[in-house]
Amino acid sequence: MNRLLTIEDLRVTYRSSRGEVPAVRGVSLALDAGRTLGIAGESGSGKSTIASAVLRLHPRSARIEGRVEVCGQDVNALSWGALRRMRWSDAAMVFQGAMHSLNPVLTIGDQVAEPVLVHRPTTTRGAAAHRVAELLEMVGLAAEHAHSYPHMLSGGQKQRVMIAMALACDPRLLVADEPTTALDVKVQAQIMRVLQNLAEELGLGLLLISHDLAVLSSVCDEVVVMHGGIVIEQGPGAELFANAQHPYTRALAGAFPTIGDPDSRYRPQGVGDDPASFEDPAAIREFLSRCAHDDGGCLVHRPEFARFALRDAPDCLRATELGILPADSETETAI
Ligand SMILES: Nc1ncnc2c1ncn2[C@@H]1O[C@H](COP(=O)(O)OP(=O)(O)OP(=O)(O)O)[C@@H](O)[C@H]1O
Repeated sequence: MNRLLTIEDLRVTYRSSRGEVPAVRGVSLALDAGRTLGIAGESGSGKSTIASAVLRLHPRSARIEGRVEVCGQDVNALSWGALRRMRWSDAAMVFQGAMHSLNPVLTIGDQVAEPVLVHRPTTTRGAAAHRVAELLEMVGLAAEHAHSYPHMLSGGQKQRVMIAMALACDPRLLVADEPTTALDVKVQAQIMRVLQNLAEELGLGLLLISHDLAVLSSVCDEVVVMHGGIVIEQGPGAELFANAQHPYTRALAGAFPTIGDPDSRYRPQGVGDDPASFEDPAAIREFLSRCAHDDGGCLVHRPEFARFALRDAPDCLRATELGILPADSETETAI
């Protein structure tokens, strides 16, 4: 096993006019070469904050605690020079909505060549052009697109360009934050397939972030589900979706229609009210204010939110009834 990313007890707190915002509250993850790890969760659950912490891209207002290691390097202890080398060469990122950040007056070829020329200054113009053609082909675009301008490409093609750019300096770890936002469903599937194939062919470690649990589960070896800055459930992609334990994971799985699967166990439904307020830590810990299965008992029982995720003894009053625990289980509740 070749460990590319280790995150240990990561805590990220933003100082803001609202006071302290505990965006990530003790998350531990690991990712090996050739593996795909998905982070699912709705808006505000802390997904992008984790991505920023991996490449140390967080704003000054963020306080970071815990350890982030990329290719054996403690990211928060790196000098600026070492950090600059680590970015692009060890780990690269495809940002949320990044396709809109292509420069409209430069050709695709010039833009894809830029990281190569900046990070490998001895590269000749000819070698850079050769590398651009290679990268475009890797993401399924014709090499001729090097001469195109961004407005000549579709949204999906532009996102492929962003992926090509991220791969320019042969990173071993690729972080993709909502890489399919604003693309139609068919193109989303194509982009996910491109990322999955690249991870396999190049032996990359792929950290994929999305609010769409169904898509992540179909692409990723392992998926973690986040809510309010903590991981509430984790498991192999396909299994997690088909056999979600936590009421929140189930709600998230059911938040999207399952196209082409009339027998899906999940019927489209909302997750519930707004995400738990960060100003009220108790509301984050306890999912009960949003849980569709709460029949009032939880108000008395006051379950620990994180304990829902325990597969052998979830802290859910209706675990047996909802099929989270087998009917013959002796453990009706965790208390
Ligand atoms: N620079 C910042 N200053 C203050 N609070 C922030 C900052 N960036 C993010 N937050 C807060 O941290 C929490 C987690 O945000 P984050 O962007 O990591 O969530 P997310 O799951 O990636 O959401 P999205 O899918 O909308 O990007 C949110 O409450 C957000 O408002």
